[in-house]
Parts: sequence; C-alpha cells; structure tokens
Amino acid sequence: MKIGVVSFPGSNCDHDLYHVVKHVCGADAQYVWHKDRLPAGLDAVMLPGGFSYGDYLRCGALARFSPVMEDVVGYARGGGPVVGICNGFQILCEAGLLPGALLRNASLHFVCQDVLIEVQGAETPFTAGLRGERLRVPVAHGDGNFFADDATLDRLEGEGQVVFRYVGGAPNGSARDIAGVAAGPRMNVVGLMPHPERASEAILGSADGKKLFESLLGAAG
Ligand SMILES: NC(=O)CC[C@H](N)C(=O)O
Repeated sequence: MKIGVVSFPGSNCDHDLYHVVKHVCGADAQYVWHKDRLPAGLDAVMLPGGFSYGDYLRCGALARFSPVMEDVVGYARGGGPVVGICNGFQILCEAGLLPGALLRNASLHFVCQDVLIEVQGAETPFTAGLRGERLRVPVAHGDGNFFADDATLDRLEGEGQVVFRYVGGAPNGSARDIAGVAAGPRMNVVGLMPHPERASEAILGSADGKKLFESLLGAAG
C-alpha cells in the first residue's frame, strides 16, 4: 500500500500524517511536493493540515491552484481515495471536490481542544465499518465553520455525505454540527476538520484516530 502525503508551503501536519501511516500503521508513505505530479500507483492521497500559503486570501484558496492539484482532482474523479484533514479539508472544498465551505469560526477565535465526533452517513474508505463509533480527537483551527445552504445540507444528509458530526455541539458554529463530509463516485473523497493523526497513539491521550487510518489502509489494500 502506497500513500501519498502532499506537502504545500505552510503545511505543518504532513510529518504527523506520514508518521502515523508509516510508523503506527506500517504502510508505505511518501511525501509529494505540491509542485510535483502525483506518482503512479498510489493507493490513497492525503492532504494534511496546516497554514498553506499562510492562509492568505482564504484558507486553502491558493493551495487549490498548486500544480499537484490537477492530478489530485483527476485521481479523485477516477475514484481514488483522497482524505483532507483540516487545511486539507479546506483545500478540497476550494478545489470543488467537496461541497460547502469552511468559514471563520463563529466565535472569531482559533479553537484548540479535544472534541467527540460520531461517524455517520455512507461508508467511505476512511470510515468503513465504523458507523456509530464515537472518536475523541483534537481540533485546532480558525476557519472550521462548515457552511452550505439549506438545500445543499438537506441533500448531503439525504445522500449520506455527512460522515462526521460533533457530539454535544460544534466548537466552531458548523451548520448542523457537521465535522466532515464525503463526495465522489465511491464516496472516495473525505474531508474533516478534526485531526485523527494527532490522536492515533495512546501516549497522545487517544488512539481513536487510528481506526480511520486502519479503515483506509484496509480499503486501500
Ligand atoms: N490545523 C489546521 O490545519 C488549520 C487550518 C487553517 N489554517 C485554520 O486555521 O483554519
């Protein structure tokens, strides 16, 4: 199994993701620089968290034009598993691979805390067999307030595209407490604001996030 972890200028969770995929889960991880093409034969692509391009203009709005994104869009449209975490989620929304947008947090403050999320919606490569599971994972963002108009939200719920919801209220004002969504021909594109890669080892306080990577690696393998 070969997992590509894309690094943009300003990514700061690419090493954490690489570590979890390679050293915690034992899969083959490789970095992909945002100016390069996606290597052939990847089983999944991950866009990490961080502050790509310093969050200038809007989070993810510039990274979406990075050269590698042309390949990421093609890979996703072809059914390849793509996961975006936090800034990666923002980039996937900006690229049009996921619906909705991430607005400034309702509090106008950066939030950094553990949250509980529940896996819902359709099965995705990242959540196979996990529906109903509650996971304790941290959030750390300034722009995680998921927004879409009511008709779109109804459609997302109806199609099973809401795959993660905050339990006990969203820390950022997200519509309908949505923490993550999926899209694509096989629900193969998944984005979420919380950071499962920061909660994949017991020494970090929670290993719940590892379940998502294990799901992905099982599906990818
Ligand atoms: N941890 C992250 O990826 C942060 C994403 C983005 N820079 C924000 O503050 O919303």
